[in-house]
Amino acid sequence: MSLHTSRKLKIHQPENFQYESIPDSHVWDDLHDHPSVEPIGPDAVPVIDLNDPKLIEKIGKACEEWGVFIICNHGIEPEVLNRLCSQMHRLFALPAEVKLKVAKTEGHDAGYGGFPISHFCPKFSWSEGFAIGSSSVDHAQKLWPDDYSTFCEVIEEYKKAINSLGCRLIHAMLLSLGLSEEELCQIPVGDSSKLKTVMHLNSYPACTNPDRVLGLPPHTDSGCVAIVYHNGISGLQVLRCKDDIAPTRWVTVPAVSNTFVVNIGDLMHVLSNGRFHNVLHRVTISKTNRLSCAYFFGPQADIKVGPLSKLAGLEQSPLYKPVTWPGLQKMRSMLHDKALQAIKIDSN
Ligand SMILES: O=C(O)CCC(=O)C(=O)O
Ligand SMILES: [Fe+2]
Repeated sequence: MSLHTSRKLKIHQPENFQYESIPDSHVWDDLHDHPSVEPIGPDAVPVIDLNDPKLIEKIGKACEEWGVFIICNHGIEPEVLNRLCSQMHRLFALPAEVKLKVAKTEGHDAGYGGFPISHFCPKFSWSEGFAIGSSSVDHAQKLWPDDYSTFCEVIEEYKKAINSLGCRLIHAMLLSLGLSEEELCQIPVGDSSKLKTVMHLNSYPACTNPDRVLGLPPHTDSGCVAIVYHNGISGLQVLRCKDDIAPTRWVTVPAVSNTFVVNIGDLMHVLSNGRFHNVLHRVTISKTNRLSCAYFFGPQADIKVGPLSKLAGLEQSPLYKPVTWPGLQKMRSMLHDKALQAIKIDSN
């Protein structure tokens, strides 16, 4: 078996995860630290119809209580999603040595590789990733020298659709925090021309023993909002902390086809002065291949995000110091899940 290993990027590419038995390097011992539960009753993940007349109110409630929700009636044509899905298949089906031609390099976020903060993890994830920044052309040319344009066109088509959906959602979130239409255009996150986006394509290969491996380790997203598209296979789970209903548990996000999952990230938690929940999530593996595309929205690199002055006014003091997106990412790469604590304003 040929084994391509890059310790730094934490990728193993042995014949595309075709192991006879799972190597110890991929076995996670603490997967069942909390029970996994189905999304029913009080654990039903909110589903929000974008045509709902009470949209703003419902989005605000879901961001506060869950930090994750599913959206339907989003207006993106199924053909756009099918085209994206077939390009993801095409990409991850390439031989390992071809994919490694576009492996992420030191200091660059774009390219083929493991999960960004995987160096904190004791084990390898059962997944492969490909991150796309402002353009996919250079990498696509290396992957498919004779036909790279289809991939780039499909990515651009998807970006256009998802960018406008993301801006709509961010506006609704800001309105739910009490900003007026005029006020929201004046803050960087409310102004679409000041947003930066990053696209992560993820492949979670099927596994004969899925209960022992993990697709992505528990994490929060660093930006403001992530919109996740998947190929209809479940796997994403969110942590619900102990409450009146049950002890701490991993709730499986239902994979409803033709919907997106929206996650609240760290910077939205900061901006909302702690009101919106930056949801801790992970991805489990099943006996079916899963593909997902996580599209992250955050402020442009030089813009600092701090608690909105309208929220952190006289009644409530600001909980966090302002931080840029790259600044927070750097702190996460050193402090992992303690990064937000490092920018917390000491109330004493
Ligand atoms: O695959 C998914 O459902 C989620 C992916 C994710 O959490 C991420 O890329 O940060
Ligand atoms: Fe994530």
